[in-house]
Amino acid sequence: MPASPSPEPASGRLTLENLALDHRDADGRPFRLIDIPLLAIEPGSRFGVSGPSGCGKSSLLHLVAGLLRPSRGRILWNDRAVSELSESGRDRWRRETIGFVFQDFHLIPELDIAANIALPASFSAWRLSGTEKERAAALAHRMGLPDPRRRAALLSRGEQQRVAIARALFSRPALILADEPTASLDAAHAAEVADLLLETATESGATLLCATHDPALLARFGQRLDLSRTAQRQAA
Ligand SMILES: Nc1ncnc2c1ncn2[C@@H]1O[C@H](COP(=O)(O)OP(=O)(O)OP(=O)(O)O)[C@@H](O)[C@H]1O
Repeated sequence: MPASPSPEPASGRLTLENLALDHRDADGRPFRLIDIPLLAIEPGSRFGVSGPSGCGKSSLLHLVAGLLRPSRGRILWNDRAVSELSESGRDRWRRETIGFVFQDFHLIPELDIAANIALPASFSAWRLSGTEKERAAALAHRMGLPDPRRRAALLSRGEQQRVAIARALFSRPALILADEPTASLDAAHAAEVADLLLETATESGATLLCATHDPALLARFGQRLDLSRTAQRQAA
């Protein structure tokens, strides 16, 4: 039997401890992009990550998801140092814990809206259950996508963005990481999508970490991290 998405996420405290990320510039000189001495994000918090283009917002979300490894420091989920897990351990933790809204959506163009939304479930089961299909259709509907049979390849950027958000919410993750989730939306859709992200996070007790340039979206977060005040291209 395919597993249904669990109703309650395993909530957790996210701690960034002495976290740094270094890169090299085109001349091969190292520079420090991210430098966060300590940031503790309590379970169920909603955190907005801001700062100018190129300041490291996406990189921070990728670090938290374990898609990048820190140059220094640790990322803890409760007391577990997830940044120190093996690649397969991080993959498993990410699958079980995180819903990621990627900036460039990462949809599968050949699949329809419902199949893209339910993609997290198809990693653990050959076939989707009736409940999973209904949940995918319901999320599509809430996102203003009334026909879940349309192929992703045929969708506008704004529609693709809404599918990407629905997919991140599908498994009721304990930690939602959203990278510019309203960037391709008009003001009305952006406000609706922000409502849905925040409501869903509240309903399920999930922690939400959201990188955005959008002042209207940023204003909705009680807690904020301005990355322009962290490392910003110091020599590493
Ligand atoms: N592997 C890498 N090597 C060198 N530089 C990199 C590497 N990966 C990212 N960068 C640089 O790090 C900076 C931060 O990128 P990032 O995408 O995290 O910024 P951002 O704040 O999300 O930007 P935007 O708001 O435009 O999406 C960019 O200047 C990028 O070119």
